[in-house]
Amino acid sequence: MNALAATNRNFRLAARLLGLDSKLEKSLLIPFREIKVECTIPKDDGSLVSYVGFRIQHDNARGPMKGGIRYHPEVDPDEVNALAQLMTWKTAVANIPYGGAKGGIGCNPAELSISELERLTRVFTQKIHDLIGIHTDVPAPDMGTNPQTMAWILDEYSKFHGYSPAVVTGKPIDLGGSLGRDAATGRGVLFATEALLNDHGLSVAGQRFVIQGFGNVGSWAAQLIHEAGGKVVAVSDITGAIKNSNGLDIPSLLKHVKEHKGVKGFGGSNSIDANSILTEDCDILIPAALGGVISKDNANHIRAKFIIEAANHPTDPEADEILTKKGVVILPDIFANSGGVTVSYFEWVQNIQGFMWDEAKVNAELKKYIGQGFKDVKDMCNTHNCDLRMGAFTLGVNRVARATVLRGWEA
Ligand SMILES: NC(=O)C1=CN([C@@H]2O[C@H](COP(=O)(O)OP(=O)(O)OC[C@H]3O[C@@H](n4cnc5c(N)ncnc54)[C@H](OP(=O)(O)O)[C@@H]3O)[C@@H](O)[C@H]2O)C=CC1
Ligand SMILES: O=C(O)CCC(=O)C(=O)O
Repeated sequence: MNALAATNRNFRLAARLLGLDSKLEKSLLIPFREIKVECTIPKDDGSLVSYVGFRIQHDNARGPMKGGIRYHPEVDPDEVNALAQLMTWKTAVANIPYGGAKGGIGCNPAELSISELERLTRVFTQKIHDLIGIHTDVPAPDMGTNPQTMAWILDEYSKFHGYSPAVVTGKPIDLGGSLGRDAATGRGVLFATEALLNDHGLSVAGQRFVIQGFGNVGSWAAQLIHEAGGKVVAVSDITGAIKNSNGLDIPSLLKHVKEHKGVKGFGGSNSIDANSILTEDCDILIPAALGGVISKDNANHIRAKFIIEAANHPTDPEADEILTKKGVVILPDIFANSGGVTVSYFEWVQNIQGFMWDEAKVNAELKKYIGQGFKDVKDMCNTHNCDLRMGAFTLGVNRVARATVLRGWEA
């Protein structure tokens, strides 16, 4: 099932549990605006190359639309649409005053030089600058983009609108970025995992984790889980997968990845088949890379007791059913990875106030938001007698539905 069909299905199930009327259901599903642009840039060798970029703005009933921009060869409009919709429910679950959006450019950033990436980002910004803004739509990093990408967007946007640091989040600290934003999604994953395990009478210490993806989210999650006493037994990235049943030495692995641009070849580990990472023996599985990786083809072979969805939509609905029947507890993406957008909100607030928080305040506030989010999701699970995914969806959809009705937009 493609990402959009899967996301729509989860939304409809939630709308039914909430008893939303069909007109409101339809208006919540349809995106506010879908932008598609052609970005042509000169390559370093002088030849011209074109890439297609998207920004899908899904909903703004609760505030400015918010969501990352992804650079990846598999970016396609349906997936960006699904990711934008997920942002709407995610910001509502986190209870931050935003709607949802997502962007992407179909390119392979690993094959572009820094100057080509800069030109591409600036051309994309030139094409969408009129449609984003501090109080309309605020982009941030996602797969394949980073604080430098946000710095280029900020600079290009500011040429048209005057200096506007709050137009993007996940910026470098020197340009008004927030302390703690870089680690925030991974830290939120840790806090969310702690809340879930605590609810089951368990703690992170001593649990065996497997993590797919070792970029921003996966590497920070690994580091923080390691510091909290968890044992990270296997990780993977595009270069391959590695395992050590006694626990990988994460600080040394981080150094290795910096030097060798990937996890492959890390001493003190065995190389394993990258396709088997999700079915490795562990207590807790954390997908932190692409969507749709847990499907009906591998769900039956998953050995983890808990899945923490650090990636967006890693689990196909068919896999969801298989895993739920097996008793695997899944902490859904729209709650589990909400730490990133929550600290993006803190960054935006700091920019607007012109007052910088220290990192301890950022992390303490994040912990509060994730703790409250878990309680709110559990309350919805109890009210609607549903699993955590539907608990999170009903929570998010209900908050957006209420705002939509209050604004008189439901007709
Ligand atoms: N950044 C954020 O704040 C947030 C991100 N997310 C989600 O988290 C996920 C990861 O994002 P982020 O960490 O930012 O992205 P990054 O680009 O920083 O990292 C992505 C990681 O996934 C790896 N990867 C890519 N393809 C595969 C594959 N087929 N198998 C195994 N690993 C693979 C990459 O490997 P390599 O580096 O070798 O290419 C890299 O390690 C995405 O789903 C994103 O939407 C969710 C909330 C917020
Ligand atoms: O930080 C943000 O604004 C958005 C992060 C994001 O894209 C996501 O949560 O999927």
